[in-house]
Amino acid sequence: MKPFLSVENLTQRYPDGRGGITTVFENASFGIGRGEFVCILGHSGCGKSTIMNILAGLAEPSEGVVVMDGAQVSGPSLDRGVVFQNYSLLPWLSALRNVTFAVAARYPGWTKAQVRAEARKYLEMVGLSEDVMHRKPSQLSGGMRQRVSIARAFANHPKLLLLDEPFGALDALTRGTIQDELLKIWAGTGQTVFMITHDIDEAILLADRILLMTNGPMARVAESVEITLPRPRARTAIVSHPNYYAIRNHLVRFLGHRSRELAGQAGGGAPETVRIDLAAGESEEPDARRALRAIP
Ligand SMILES: Nc1ncnc2c1ncn2[C@@H]1O[C@H](COP(=O)(O)OP(=O)(O)OP(=O)(O)O)[C@@H](O)[C@H]1O
Repeated sequence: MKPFLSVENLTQRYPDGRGGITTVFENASFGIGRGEFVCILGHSGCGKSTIMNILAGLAEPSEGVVVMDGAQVSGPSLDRGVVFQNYSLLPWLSALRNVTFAVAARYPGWTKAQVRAEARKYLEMVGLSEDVMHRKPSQLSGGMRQRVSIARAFANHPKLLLLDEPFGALDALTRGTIQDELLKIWAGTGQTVFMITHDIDEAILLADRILLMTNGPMARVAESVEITLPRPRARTAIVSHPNYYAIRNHLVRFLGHRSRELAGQAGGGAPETVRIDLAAGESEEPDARRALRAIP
């Protein structure tokens, strides 16, 4: 049976500006289960945003297809909500109106009162108080604006939420607070999330699985690393779990060396699944990476 989201042999080529063609990535194939939280990590330029734009229906791949819930993705849809790093709020509307605008578009049959109640519910979930809801984006801090973007995306109840480095511009403290809120909302709604991040610790805290991309050009999704840490996760507690540093070291090693070593090597099909579970008695020695790989 196909997973909720199925990415099949995605290839993207662009003109290289010198009369030739560059293949950004080739034969990227992976699946995401319903309700799963998946992060993607890879060096700058490997094609993460391009993959996200294709999933959102904002870009067309050169080859390959994306199938969500049994239907091929072609063009944007309210079933796929996107949160970008730069908030993308409507500057002339208040925080509340930014969310009600989206909810009203999603549920045209709802009364004004229903729409406002739904919008308020999600703004409260991300920790925004009544007085803040009536301010325009220019009167909000970066962290508040990003909370509004996240509230707007969740309030629309998309089947798939796509997050492109949503916390990249935030200070560490605000980032931590909003990560916690994101986890709470996700746990409450059961929505499927696909997120780009450059932050390994953020990915480990949030994800069920992390997809690792090799360097571009000719990048590919090489590994799917299971995050074998119990939920709910608290950032202060997970670091003392026996799996935490084993997983973290694996990710660091991949991004440090293997993403470069594997660059440009052909290899289609699904990424290799990596499961690191020292708590279940698997050993990290002698060759850490191979010894930890339990599932082919
Ligand atoms: N419309 C386009 N025309 C030509 N090349 C493009 C186009 N869009 C993206 N690229 C190229 O494709 C490659 C992948 O870009 P993409 O933004 O997807 O990478 P990324 O992994 O998200 O990078 P970053 O982590 O820096 O955001 C880059 O080399 C980029 O220059």
